[in-house]
Amino acid sequence: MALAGTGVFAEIIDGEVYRYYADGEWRSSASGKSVAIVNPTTRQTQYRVQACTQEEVNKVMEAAKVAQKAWARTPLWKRAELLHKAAAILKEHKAPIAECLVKEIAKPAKDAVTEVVRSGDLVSYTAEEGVRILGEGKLLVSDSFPGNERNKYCLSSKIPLGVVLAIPPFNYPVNLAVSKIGPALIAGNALVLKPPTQVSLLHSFTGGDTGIAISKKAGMVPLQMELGGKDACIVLEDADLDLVAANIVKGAFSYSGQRCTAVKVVLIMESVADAVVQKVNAKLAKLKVGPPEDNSDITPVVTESSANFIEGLVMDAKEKGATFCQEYRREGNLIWPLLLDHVRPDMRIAWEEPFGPVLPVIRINSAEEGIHHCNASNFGLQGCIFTRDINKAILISDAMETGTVQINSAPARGPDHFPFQGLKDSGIGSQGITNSINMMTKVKSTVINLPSPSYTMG
Ligand SMILES: NC(=O)C1=CN([C@@H]2O[C@H](COP(=O)(O)OP(=O)(O)OC[C@H]3O[C@@H](n4cnc5c(N)ncnc54)[C@H](OP(=O)(O)O)[C@@H]3O)[C@@H](O)[C@H]2O)C=CC1
Ligand SMILES: O=C(O)[C@H](O)COP(=O)(O)O
Repeated sequence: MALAGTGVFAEIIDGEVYRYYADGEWRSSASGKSVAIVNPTTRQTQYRVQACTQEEVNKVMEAAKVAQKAWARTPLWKRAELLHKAAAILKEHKAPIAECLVKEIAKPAKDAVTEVVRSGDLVSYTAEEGVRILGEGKLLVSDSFPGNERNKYCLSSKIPLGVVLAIPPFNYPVNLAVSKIGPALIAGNALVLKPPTQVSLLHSFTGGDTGIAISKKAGMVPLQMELGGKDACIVLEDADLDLVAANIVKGAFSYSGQRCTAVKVVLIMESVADAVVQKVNAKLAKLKVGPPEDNSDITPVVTESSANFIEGLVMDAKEKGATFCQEYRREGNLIWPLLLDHVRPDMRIAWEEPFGPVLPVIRINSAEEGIHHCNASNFGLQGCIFTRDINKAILISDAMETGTVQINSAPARGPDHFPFQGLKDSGIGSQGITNSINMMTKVKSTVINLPSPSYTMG
């Protein structure tokens, strides 16, 4: 409860329970119930948030519909100005907000501050990009189509969808909230945010299998989804092995592997596998394991159930004969980094997403074997290739059925203006600031019909 009732949060706490914000006010729910936000490190309740009633949720949606009409009539420059102000406030309060990430999701303190600053930059870029792309439309003339004279002008522009429901995941709760809030608002939408339960924030959704379940209920509602991943790292014989080892450790173990874009399976040519495994193990041995407050590299995973799931994958691999490069070690939600070598396709961890500091290595004898394993996954978020041969890299990149392929670097969503999308079960549509703005608009055409054809200078 360190931050409860202090500084910036003082006005929004009611006793020990944080209020919810709706229709211009911080409110307490009539349910009288609250949801505990459990600190992954202490496994004690850190904060409590309102458990709203269905009636209150319905009222929030109604209020958003009403507010959206006025917001859509707010000039674009004004919408952008307000987003810039919001970005400044985010950055001004980066310390207390980052502290929440440390306590709520055990994000290492340095990474937590980085996320908040990155989020402020995302909001500002969104404001600028929104002015650029929403500030212009398209004029089409009829005589460009066979059989027509120039007697019709079509003005097309981008208009807001209405109310966007944003459902972000726990692991980047600020960044993956504003990556929906910013584009929605600059486009003239209203937005309702349902924060993940682990943290105290239209169907812009980020998450895992849940997304598939939600998409089946969405009917005609347009969806933008970024979902789970099993990002494959393909290592060829000519790769820079030091670069490979550094990127495997950063890519697979940052934030304890709790990143959608984490490296989640290494597919490495047999001839260089021993050397890379040795380099990675040496680096893993130097990682600091402990509480997020100490800027540890490996911190507790977000919930006990997550830790139990990860443990299940590890035990399955053990039963089926994987080589453990380290002893499996767990204390509460804290799991020590673990590299599993000689993993085979019959092991669950070859396919499932641990979302934790455990990495399987599968040895291959050809690039085609690596591509096959990557494409046999239900996921298709990102992947990466390490080779010095750019021609091979491009050919393999084209063959990998993933939304993004990184050449000679670990997978990453950032920088946030890059298009970011998942194929197959990894998502619907494309994020990245510009694509998100466009996905949160529709096109409107206005056609001017002239009494007779008119040709300029004719
Ligand atoms: N592609 C991407 O950019 C990213 C993908 N992810 C993926 O998300 C997963 C981890 O995040 P995590 O939060 O655990 O994912 P979840 O899918 O468990 O939850 C994501 C969000 O969905 C909400 N949710 C869960 N069930 C429902 C439902 N029935 N109706 C409406 N909302 C629901 C959750 O709320 P609640 O917390 O209350 O359950 C949470 O806010 C991983 O698979 C990871 O790969 C994560 C980050 C980015
Ligand atoms: O939620 C996630 O995992 C983020 O999309 C990862 O972002 P990053 O790859 O830029 O860290």
